[in-house]
Amino acid sequence: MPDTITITDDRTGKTVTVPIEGGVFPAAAVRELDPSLFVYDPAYMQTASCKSEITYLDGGAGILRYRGYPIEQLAEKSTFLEVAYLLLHGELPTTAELEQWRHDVTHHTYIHENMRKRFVDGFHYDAHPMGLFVSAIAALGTFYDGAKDIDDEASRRKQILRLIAKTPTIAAMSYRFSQGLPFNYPENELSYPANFLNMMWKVGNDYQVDPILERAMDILFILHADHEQNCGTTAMRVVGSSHADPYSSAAAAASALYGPLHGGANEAVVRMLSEIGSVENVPAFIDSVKNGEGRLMGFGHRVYKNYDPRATIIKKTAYDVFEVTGKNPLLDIALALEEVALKDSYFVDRKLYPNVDFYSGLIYQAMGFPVEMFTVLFAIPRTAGWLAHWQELLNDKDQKISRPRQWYTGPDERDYVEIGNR
Ligand SMILES: CC(=O)SCCNC(=O)CCNC(=O)[C@H](O)C(C)(C)COP(=O)(O)OP(=O)(O)OC[C@H]1O[C@@H](n2cnc3c(N)ncnc32)[C@H](O)[C@@H]1OP(=O)(O)O
Ligand SMILES: O=C([O-])CC(=O)C(=O)O
Repeated sequence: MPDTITITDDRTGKTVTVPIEGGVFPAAAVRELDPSLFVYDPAYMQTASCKSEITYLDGGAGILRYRGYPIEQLAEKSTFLEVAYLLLHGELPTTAELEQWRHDVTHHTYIHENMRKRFVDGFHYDAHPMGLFVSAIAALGTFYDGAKDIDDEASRRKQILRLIAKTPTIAAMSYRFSQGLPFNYPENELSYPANFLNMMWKVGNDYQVDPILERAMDILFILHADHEQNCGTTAMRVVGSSHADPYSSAAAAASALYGPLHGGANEAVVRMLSEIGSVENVPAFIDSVKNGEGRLMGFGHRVYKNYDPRATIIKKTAYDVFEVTGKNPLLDIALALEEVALKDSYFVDRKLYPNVDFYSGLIYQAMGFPVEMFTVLFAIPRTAGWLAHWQELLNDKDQKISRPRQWYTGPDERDYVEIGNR
């Protein structure tokens, strides 16, 4: 039995009793009190915008689960493609289902030659890879007739496969373009992460993906695959709710991810660590943050008021990667920042802990990725999460077009003033 809460309108004395289920009550109940009332909740701090069965988050306890499976177990035992299947289908695949899924995804890894020759080559030589990625995802939709057939189950599945398969190709292409290097075509006998690394780095025929780096990439992909109603996924759902095609919706989600307060923070962290320069400068930097001169990037989270469980796994993975690549010299600065911040009342009182972006950039940098690629590396796996939410949204018969109201605070009606009288 759900709990209930009773709300009284002091102006009229009218009361409504509202059911609370899972800590949530339907705001629509407020309509019963007075249909002209709205909830004011900027940035949706107290608003559940949808029901979802995909990802569970307990920010206080630092718990993250995909479809009920703890992120720690998935990161240890699973692969990204298996996790993508889980997010989209609700259950882990059998061996045969996984083999079919892998086959179907790899079948779609190539992109149309015009995307490369005409579209990507048209960008300015120093275009940010994330800007290129966002644009390429949107453009991709124009290559497929069925992109707009969102009510057709088979077409929907095809667009999902295409997007999951092609994002690594587009990501690697955006990097190769930025470096003026020839594009490496997908090699479909490789695993999903190895294929991506191969497209990124292959020069000549001797290149072999290091298995430790391949596994690290796969773990990072698993950890970034979904995170319930974050800013990017919310953008996906808002745009998807207008029944736009999944490419346009994913481009909107990727644009949201690009921001430095969201997925762009991994890039900002490494820039910040480089600017701090040495462990001796850490206390002065922390003081500047406390004085409001900037944020400690990679710290803090809207939902986690505890250590982000993904940051714990990433920190461990960093040491495996450094065994192969050598230690990233910025690691000592990051560790010192964490140590100082976790003892400082400014950060403790505000419950600011390292988030997923704090250590990931150190791994990416050690693997040779330029900072501009970091958010693209986040977007590749997050595409699976965006699509799982898009699919859930379309299957939810209660979901209407997203259309919040506002609290108007502008001027009352007034008469137009002729230009000469202003
Ligand atoms: C994949 C991801 O998106 S994970 C998040 C990646 N983003 C970052 O790492 C950027 C740095 N962090 C932040 O900017 C924030 O913590 C966010 C955007 C992640 C969450 O923001 P919100 O939930 O809106 O928290 P809000 O901005 O209100 O901060 C609450 C308080 O903590 C402070 N605060 C929050 N994050 C930080 C930080 N990183 N450094 C310093 N102070 C911070 C704020 O100044 C505020 O202090 P006040 O109460 O004295 O005004
Ligand atoms: O959940 C959020 O607000 C941001 C985040 O950590 C993510 O998108 O992975």
